[in-house]
Amino acid sequence: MASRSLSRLAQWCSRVFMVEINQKTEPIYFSLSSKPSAHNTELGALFGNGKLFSVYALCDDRIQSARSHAQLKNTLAENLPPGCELLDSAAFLPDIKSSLIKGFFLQDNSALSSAERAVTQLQEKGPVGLCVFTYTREENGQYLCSAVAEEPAERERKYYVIPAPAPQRHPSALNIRNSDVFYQMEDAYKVLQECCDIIPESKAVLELVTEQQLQSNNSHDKRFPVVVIEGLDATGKTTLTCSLQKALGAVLLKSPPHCLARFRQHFDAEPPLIRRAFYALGNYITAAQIARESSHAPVIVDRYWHSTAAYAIATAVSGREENLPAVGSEIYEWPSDLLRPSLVLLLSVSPEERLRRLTHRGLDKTEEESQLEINHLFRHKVDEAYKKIQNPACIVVDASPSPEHVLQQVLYLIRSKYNLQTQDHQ
Ligand SMILES: Nc1nc2c(ncn2[C@H]2C[C@H](O)[C@@H](COP(=O)(O)OP(=O)(O)OP(=O)(O)O)O2)c(=O)[nH]1
Ligand SMILES: Nc1ncnc2c1ncn2[C@@H]1O[C@H](COP(=O)(O)OP(=O)(O)O)[C@@H](O)[C@H]1O
Repeated sequence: MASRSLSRLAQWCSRVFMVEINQKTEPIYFSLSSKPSAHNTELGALFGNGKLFSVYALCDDRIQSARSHAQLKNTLAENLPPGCELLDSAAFLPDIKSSLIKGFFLQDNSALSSAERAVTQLQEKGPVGLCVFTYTREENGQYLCSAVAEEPAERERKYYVIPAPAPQRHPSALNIRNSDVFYQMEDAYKVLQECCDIIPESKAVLELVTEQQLQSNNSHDKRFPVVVIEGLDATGKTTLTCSLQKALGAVLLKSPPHCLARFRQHFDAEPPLIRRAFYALGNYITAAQIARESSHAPVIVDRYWHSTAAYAIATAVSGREENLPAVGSEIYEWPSDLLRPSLVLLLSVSPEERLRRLTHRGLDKTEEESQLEINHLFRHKVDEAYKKIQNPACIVVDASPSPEHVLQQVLYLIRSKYNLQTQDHQ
């Protein structure tokens, strides 16, 4: 254990730390150094009553690490001692992909040092890395921040905490590739293969993927148009896709596909690495179905890769909407091995209208949709991420008019692009 934490802490010494006190203020950046720095005052906001506990999951296996990190967050949040704040922390190498190490800071604002007891209990329960940061005022008026690892092998090492400059690009996007968004089927497939021992449902999902790939019709002869309808929950996708199916005599598909419906609730409860691999594989199953069906009829799809990427990116990129990588970033690139649709329409309605439709519909919402309602910022980031995806990009459609009006508007869009006849004229 000590050797792992030693390597972990040694890794941290070369990294910059980021702590976001809340979603609205600028993050605080600092690093560890062998020499103290004179300008520590801005770090003071971080240190509560002078002590800050850095807690992180100690696992080398990525599946176990993702699950331990999630469990650690739940445990800390459920047993948060009075007067303590739980803050997300990240340690990273500026602009180096996959260099992000996620953890938590437990800030103790009480005079009872109750955080210390909480983290000690945590360590008794399982593999948890701990580093204690102290913030003391020296005789010369200087504030001294230092960090000492709790692992015995590291205890005698003392590091000074010094402010660090904000990086060019927000670090939360560094680990997105193959942790939150997958760009090759085999990468998502590998994640679920590594889960088979601990999540039995993974095996059944992988079998369905293999089965569908075997039946897939990869011939590139002429296809009928494939139109994807995207949008936040309750923008009217289900209503519109059903009407389009009738009007065009089209085949209606959705992602995740029906064959995965029975697994969905389970994977929705898993951490992002596993959950997003599940949704990514759902898109590949849907793609195989599109390949078969579009050889004999137009195909309408209710959600596809844009949903997978937009929700994953908006979840992974913390803080403000401006932290989303700019258009053109590789994280918005369509997977080279995933069937591309002919047209992607993004239904857009005002937040008020969407909420009216959500309550009117009365169905229970997924955890993520509940998030959307609570978190206006998250909803905005999902919407922005949808619009940054290119090749194909979404065409935004105002879905606030009546269902019939929206249908006619979309039929006009499709017909003008594909001179597709509607069912009643055939
Ligand atoms: N379909 C899909 N949903 C995703 C993905 N990633 C996150 N989600 C979230 C978005 C929503 O919270 C929820 C949407 O799931 P569904 O489409 O099955 O829900 P529902 O049909 O009730 O919503 P909808 O009518 O499609 O807006 O799942 C993804 O890759 N694909
Ligand atoms: N254009 C529209 N105008 C008014 N209400 C609509 C419209 N489209 C859908 N609705 C209603 O809004 C609710 C959500 O629609 P739904 O098609 O389920 O959205 P989604 O599939 O995007 O979640 C449903 O009650 C539906 O009847």
